[in-house]
Amino acid sequence: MEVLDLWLSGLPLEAAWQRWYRGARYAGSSDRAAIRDLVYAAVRRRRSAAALGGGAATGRGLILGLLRAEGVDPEGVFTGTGHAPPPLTDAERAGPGALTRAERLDVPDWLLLRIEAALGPRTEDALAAMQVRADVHLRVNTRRADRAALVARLVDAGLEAAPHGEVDTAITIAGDARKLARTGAVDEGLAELQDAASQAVVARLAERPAARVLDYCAGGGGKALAFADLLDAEIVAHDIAPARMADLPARAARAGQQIATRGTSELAGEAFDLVFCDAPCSGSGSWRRDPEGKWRLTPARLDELVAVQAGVLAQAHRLVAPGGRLGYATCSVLAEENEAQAAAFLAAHAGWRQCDALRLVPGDVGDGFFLAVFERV
Ligand SMILES: C[S@@+](CC[C@H](N)C(=O)[O-])C[C@H]1O[C@@H](n2cnc3c(N)ncnc32)[C@H](O)[C@@H]1O
Repeated sequence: MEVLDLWLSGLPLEAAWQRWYRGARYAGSSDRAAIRDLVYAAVRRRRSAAALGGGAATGRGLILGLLRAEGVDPEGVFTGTGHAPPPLTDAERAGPGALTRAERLDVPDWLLLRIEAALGPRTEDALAAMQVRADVHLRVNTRRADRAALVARLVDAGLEAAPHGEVDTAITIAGDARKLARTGAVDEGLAELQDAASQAVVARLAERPAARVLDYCAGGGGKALAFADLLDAEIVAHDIAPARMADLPARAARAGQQIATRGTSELAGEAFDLVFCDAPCSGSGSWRRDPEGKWRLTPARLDELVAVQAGVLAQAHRLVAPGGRLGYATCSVLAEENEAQAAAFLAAHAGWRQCDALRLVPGDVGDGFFLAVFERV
């Protein structure tokens, strides 16, 4: 409740967590882990929890609402004894009225309209998927490890690991994944943490061979590494903020790969068979992992992101070799950032056609993702 109060007062969630954490020497590591899970659960369900908790935007209200949402009798928790919070007031005891659809689905009103416009009948399932914690996914580095053998090693280490049902390179870890660090799987370069939807997008593009690939918005380089694993190609990573790629050479070395990094000016005159833009976006397909984002996004910020994405495509398409492809991806579910952005690119750039598209809804294989692929005609 204290962490949530700090967050509700305007601190970013991670800062709120750190501030509480530093003062909470009495809490052991497993208590802290449990509290963190509870905080994230309340942030994911902020709207329904507030409504079920009496409508108050307070940590106490959110936890009361969360208990009710999970069918736990709050009287047994709000006892006022020991470290327990004070007993329920009469107003809190009276319980909630009927929830609106947007409250029930834990989404701001304006976003429900936009998401519904994009997902239609899949809206409720997608939003329900975003009310709960996501499984952890690993991408097996197939040049170093065999998926079945790695699953067996993780299971031996006490993890609930299983091959992902839809994505060939992915392992799903259900439940608590904290023991993963101790297995050494990532440190030894056998696997990387990566959502299965990200893996599916890279796999889709890698179905067609390419000799030179540019990951234009590489960030930490997770997708560049995935391309390196699937394609026998020269992989080049670029990001407008080169510092984001700082760990990429070490990660590539750990995976037994080579990935060159380039600054923007170094790309002048270059041509690639595949230019991939994993564009900055609302992140609305990955709000299970970043639940704060759902409450932070505004229509104005969305407009800004759409403009940035159009700029990325306008820059990146120039780097595609004749006969090559341009891949555009977001981890968003919103049509403005996806289908409408793809249509705007085609309208503004003669000589291109769309040759592929993929839309993954949150919960399909992992996060929500969108991919449009263009080629020169
Ligand atoms: C969604 S993130 C990329 C995540 C990354 N591909 C991964 O798999 O971890 C978007 C990235 O685009 C970068 N970016 C933003 N504007 C850009 C631009 N105009 N040109 C290139 N990169 C840009 C950001 O710095 C950010 O790292």
